[in-house]
Amino acid sequence: MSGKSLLLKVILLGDGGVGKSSLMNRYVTNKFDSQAFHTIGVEFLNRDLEVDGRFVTLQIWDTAGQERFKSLRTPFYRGADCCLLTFSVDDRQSFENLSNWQKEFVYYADVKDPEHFPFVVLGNKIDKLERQVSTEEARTWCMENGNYPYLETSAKDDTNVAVAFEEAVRQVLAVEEQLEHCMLGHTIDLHSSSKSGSSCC
Ligand SMILES: Nc1nc2c(ncn2[C@@H]2O[C@H](COP(=O)(O)OP(=O)(O)OP(=O)(O)O)[C@@H](O)[C@H]2O)c(=O)[nH]1
Ligand SMILES: [Mg+2]
Repeated sequence: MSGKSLLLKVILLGDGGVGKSSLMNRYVTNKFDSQAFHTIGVEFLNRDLEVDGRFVTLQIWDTAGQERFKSLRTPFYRGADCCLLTFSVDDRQSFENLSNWQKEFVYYADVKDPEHFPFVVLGNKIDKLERQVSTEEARTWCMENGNYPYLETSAKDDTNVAVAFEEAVRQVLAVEEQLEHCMLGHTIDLHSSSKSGSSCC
């Protein structure tokens, strides 16, 4: 199993203009466009990587954050393995909208167990000097809303961009390993005369 490449779908959500497309393009093509156009609907790009000895093909889905494109993006949420909730540290409203993005994702992706779904929160544009959201405040939100990992990024300066996508992979692998562990517990249970040793799921 560990030798096989795994295809993982991660989806970038967040308000229009926070830098979702810029993060994806920086990570996959190592380019940054200071005059990027708003996304209409969705786009995706793949990148292969290795995380902790696992070979992964990351399929990154970049969505349109503007409200008027809602009906174009939501059909693509299903099947996502991880959701990157993105805001811009110089835009308070984009931070305050994180809960709405989380709810929209859970609803349209039809997530059965939201408490255990791997979300990662990204505070982008940390190269900007005028911040409207502090690191502490963002960390607190993450802790109180599901204990999500929080990373501060700059697509412009290429700060933490690869780290952010690698963290997404780690979160998915951690959930997957937990599931495998649970299934193993059940398998043992079926063939054993004694009661199951696992009670994790
Ligand atoms: N200074 C700075 N500007 C950034 C950064 N990331 C993106 N931008 C700029 O912010 C603007 C919006 O970036 P996009 O990547 O298009 O934002 P988006 O989230 O994809 O927006 P939608 O497609 O409308 O949802 C562009 O002008 C980018 O050049 C960053 O890390 N730092
Ligand atoms: Mg975009």
